[in-house]
Formats: sequence, C-alpha cells, structure tokens
Amino acid sequence: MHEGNTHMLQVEGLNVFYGSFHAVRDVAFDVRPGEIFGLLGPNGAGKTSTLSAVEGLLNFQSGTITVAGYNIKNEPLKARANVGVQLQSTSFQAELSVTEIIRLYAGVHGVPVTKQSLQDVLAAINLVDSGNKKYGELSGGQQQRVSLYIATIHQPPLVLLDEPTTGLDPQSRRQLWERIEALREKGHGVLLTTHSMEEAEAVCDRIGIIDHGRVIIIDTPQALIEQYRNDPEVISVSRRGKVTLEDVFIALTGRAVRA
Ligand SMILES: Nc1ncnc2c1ncn2[C@@H]1O[C@H](COP(=O)(O)OP(=O)(O)OP(=O)(O)O)[C@@H](O)[C@H]1O
Repeated sequence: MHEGNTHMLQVEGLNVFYGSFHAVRDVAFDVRPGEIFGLLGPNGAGKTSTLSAVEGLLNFQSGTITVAGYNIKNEPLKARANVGVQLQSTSFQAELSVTEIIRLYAGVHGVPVTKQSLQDVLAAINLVDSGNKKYGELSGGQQQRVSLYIATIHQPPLVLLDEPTTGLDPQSRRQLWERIEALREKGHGVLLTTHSMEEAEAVCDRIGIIDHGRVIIIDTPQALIEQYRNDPEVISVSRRGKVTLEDVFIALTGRAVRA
C-alpha cells in the first residue's frame, strides 16, 4: 500500500464506452479502510463494467482509478497486487480438491503453506472435513467460502465482490456476511455489488446507487431511508406501510424493468 494513502479505492470521472455505447458515465466514489461500500443498480446499470475497470480488466476511455494509492494506468502491477477479486464459482476447476485450489492460489501469490496452516485455513472456512472434496462437489455456500478465502489469500487492502451471496440460502448468506464484516474489522476496504437491498442494509456502511451508467446518490443506507421517508414517490411504492431501502431504490431508479 502506498504510504500516506487514506483511500483503498478512489474512482474519479470514470467513463466506459462499448463502441459508441456509453455504459459508465462520469462515475466517482471512494472506498475507505474498514468500509464496506455497496454498488447497487438495476440490470445493465454499469456495476460490473465499473468493477471490471477497477480490476484492470477493462480499458476505460477516461477517468482516474487509484487503488491503495496506486494509479491503475501508471502503476498497473502495484495497483493489481493490492486488489483481491472474488472469482465466480465457475472460474475454479471443478475437478480440483479444496486443498489443491488453496495450494495453487497460495503458490500464485507466494504465500507459504504448511500442513498446519492448511488445517487452520480449512478450519477458518468451516471445511475441515472437506479438504479432499472436489470443488465441483461442494455446496454453493461452501464454494463461496472457498472463493472468498482465495480472494483475500494475499491480504489485499481492497476486496472486490460481485454479487457475493446470490443463490445462497439464508444460513450461508449470513455466514458470508460475517466473513465480509470480518474483513472490515481487519481494515480492508470492500467494494461489493448486490441486487439485495436487505444485504445492502445489513452489511454496507455506504451505498452508491447507479442507474443508466451514472451514480445518482451516495450515502449510508439509514440516511437514504431517512432522507426519502416522506417522499410521495417512495411512499407510493412502499408496501405494508413501512419505507425500506428497496422502496427508495425503486423510487429513484424507476419501476420499469430494464431491457
Ligand atoms: N462487452 C460489452 N459489449 C457491449 N456492451 C456491453 C458489454 N458489457 C456490458 N455491456 C452493456 O453495458 C451496460 C452495463 O453493463 P454491466 O454489465 O456493467 O451492468 P450491470 O449493472 O453489472 O448489470 P447486471 O446487474 O445485469 O449484472 C449494459 O447495457 C450492457 O448491455
């Protein structure tokens, strides 16, 4: 991490075009140490494009992205060394065992593995008896625990999670939330995308709502609900007389389903 740096991530004036299509428009936000920042938006809003730009996988047309103090265009290797990305479960080879996957990624990042440290890792991710199981044979929740561990194996200051709990049952989701919160406690900055307003309310310190490529608002979930509680549009979409973050989200982004 760059000395004197106070942000895990700083995105300023980010623009992404696919041909002539303007997918991300002047996006700006930051993620601080010990903060979980949620990027929310309807389908096609530009969340994954923004995350891909931060990962260094997408050549954006204008803007500045700084990871742990390193500009990703000027110092791409240093910037990328400071990011951990949770890969989709399909990115791992289903035939490899949990232990083989841990050894493989530890090797990639130069993290030493001993018999004892391997046992400790398996215990930490609640897979003590599953070290020899093939990745493809794990449940969705178990796969997510492995992939979250792999994302943070090199203790990166910034952790990127693209819809980390999609498809998980309530128990597995809660367990993953606790693991994400543990990263916050250790001072990592976490940037996650989610379609779950419940998740955003439960774990995110701040959220940015993105729509049609633009960030339309950034605040804490509580402050957003407070700010829009008496807004007639929010009240009109609310159900059972209680205003939730989802009501605010739908009122701000419109009710129409995106193509
Ligand atoms: N490689 C590409 N080529 C052309 N258009 C693309 C490409 N990738 C994304 N887009 C378009 O850019 C827009 C933003 O897509 P993006 O995947 O970033 O949205 P998202 O917010 O992550 O959506 P979702 O919630 O559905 O995952 C969409 O209109 C999408 O169709």
